[in-house]
Amino acid sequence: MAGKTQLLKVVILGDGGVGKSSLMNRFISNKFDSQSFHTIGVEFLNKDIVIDGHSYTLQIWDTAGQERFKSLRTPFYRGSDCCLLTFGVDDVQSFHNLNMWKKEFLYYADVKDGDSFPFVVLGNKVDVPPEERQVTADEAKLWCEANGRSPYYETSAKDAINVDEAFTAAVKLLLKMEERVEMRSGYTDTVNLHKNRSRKDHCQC
Ligand SMILES: Nc1nc2c(ncn2[C@@H]2O[C@H](COP(=O)(O)OP(=O)(O)OP(=O)(O)O)[C@@H](O)[C@H]2O)c(=O)[nH]1
Repeated sequence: MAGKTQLLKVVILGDGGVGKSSLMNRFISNKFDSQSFHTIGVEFLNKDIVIDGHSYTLQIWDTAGQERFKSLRTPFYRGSDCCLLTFGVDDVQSFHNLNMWKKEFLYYADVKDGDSFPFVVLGNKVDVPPEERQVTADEAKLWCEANGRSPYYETSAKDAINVDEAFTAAVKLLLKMEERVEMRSGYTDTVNLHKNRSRKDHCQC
């Protein structure tokens, strides 16, 4: 009999046009569409992965980055297990807006302690020519260091660079944080880091 599969909710946030839908599509179906349309509201897709011998179904929520869709996306933040904060390395404004995205997520997801929530930061579109790049890897790493020491990944949905790695890192970070909570609390069962998050198991028997 196969083991249990854990369902994990992963939300992708960032300015409109940074490549959130493209990253999700690259991760789920290994495809890239250069004519990708803006997302309206939210969309989600599932992908099964195995990490360290354990099975997970990632329910990936792709949100609309444009400001006018704020009221459509924020109701879907609650219950998230981890969050990918995304900017375009060719768009410095999208980098500056990471603070806003993190704040918006913490507020609407009702997460009290931002430092104990698994955020991974993605600088997407690293395939662009050097002269189009507006944010360096060092600048991004500094931001991450100052903001909860989030892991940083330079990705390209177009050229399939670091996409699987970034999604996997988010799950690994979640598992690591949960392990720390378990060790501190002495629990032997899996405990949820956040009270608002309910862990759903489903059996692949
Ligand atoms: N060069 C390059 N272009 C990309 C990459 N990822 C996405 N794009 C392009 O950037 C544009 C926007 O991509 P989307 O994936 O729709 O961006 P989004 O963040 O989902 O946008 P919203 O839905 O408006 O929030 C599209 O033209 C994509 O083809 C990448 O890694 N490299």
